[in-house]
Amino acid sequence: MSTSPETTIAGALTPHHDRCFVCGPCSPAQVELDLRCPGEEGIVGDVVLDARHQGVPGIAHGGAIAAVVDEIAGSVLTRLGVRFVTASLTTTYHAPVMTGERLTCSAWIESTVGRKRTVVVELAGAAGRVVTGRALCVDVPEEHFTRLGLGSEVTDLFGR
Ligand SMILES: CCCCCCCCCC(=O)SCCNC(=O)CCNC(=O)[C@H](O)C(C)(C)COP(=O)(O)OP(=O)(O)OC[C@H]1O[C@@H](n2cnc3c(N)ncnc32)[C@H](O)[C@@H]1OP(=O)(O)O
Repeated sequence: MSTSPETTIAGALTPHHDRCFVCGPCSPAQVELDLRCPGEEGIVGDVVLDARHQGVPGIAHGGAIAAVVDEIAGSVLTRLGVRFVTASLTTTYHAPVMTGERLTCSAWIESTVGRKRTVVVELAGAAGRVVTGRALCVDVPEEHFTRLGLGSEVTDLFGR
């Protein structure tokens, strides 16, 4: 486990590390995320996108929402100790997400085939479902990162 001061090590699902664009406290766009584990697999939580994440004024940017979906899907796998990267991400926007709107999220593994896991992420507001995302995540060996010159500051992030 890394002891880098840049790395937040805790039982909480996020932040994964302090400089994560979505969940890190050093990010100027840090999203308010509170993720919890109700059981063996899958997570639930609350999410709020604010004025820093808007596209159309007052409405959350679709790209920001996709980043949150990626983050939540990744959290499902990191808590299980899976070392992965996202290979493909699809996001269906059922209704606008208003800035400042508190959303509930739930996420779970839909299928596992070889190295590929599909993680579903659902976001809902007070009026019902607003977003469904699917992340195709592929298990990778440690060498995936070390061959890029990355070390324990990355590899230690998985499995907690
Ligand atoms: C610290 C934790 C933080 C967690 C929260 C944050 C989450 C953020 C997660 C990310 O955003 S990761 C960063 C963005 N993603 C990447 O950088 C991935 C870049 N792509 C790659 O590195 C490679 O393309 C990849 C590792 C995904 C696959 O290359 P490989 O050579 O290892 O595998 P291969 O190409 O043999 O594919 C393995 C399987 O996945 C399938 N596959 C790969 N890419 C696919 C794709 N794009 N769409 C559909 N299937 C795909 C492929 O067909 C194959 O299926 P089969 O096993 O059935 O033959």
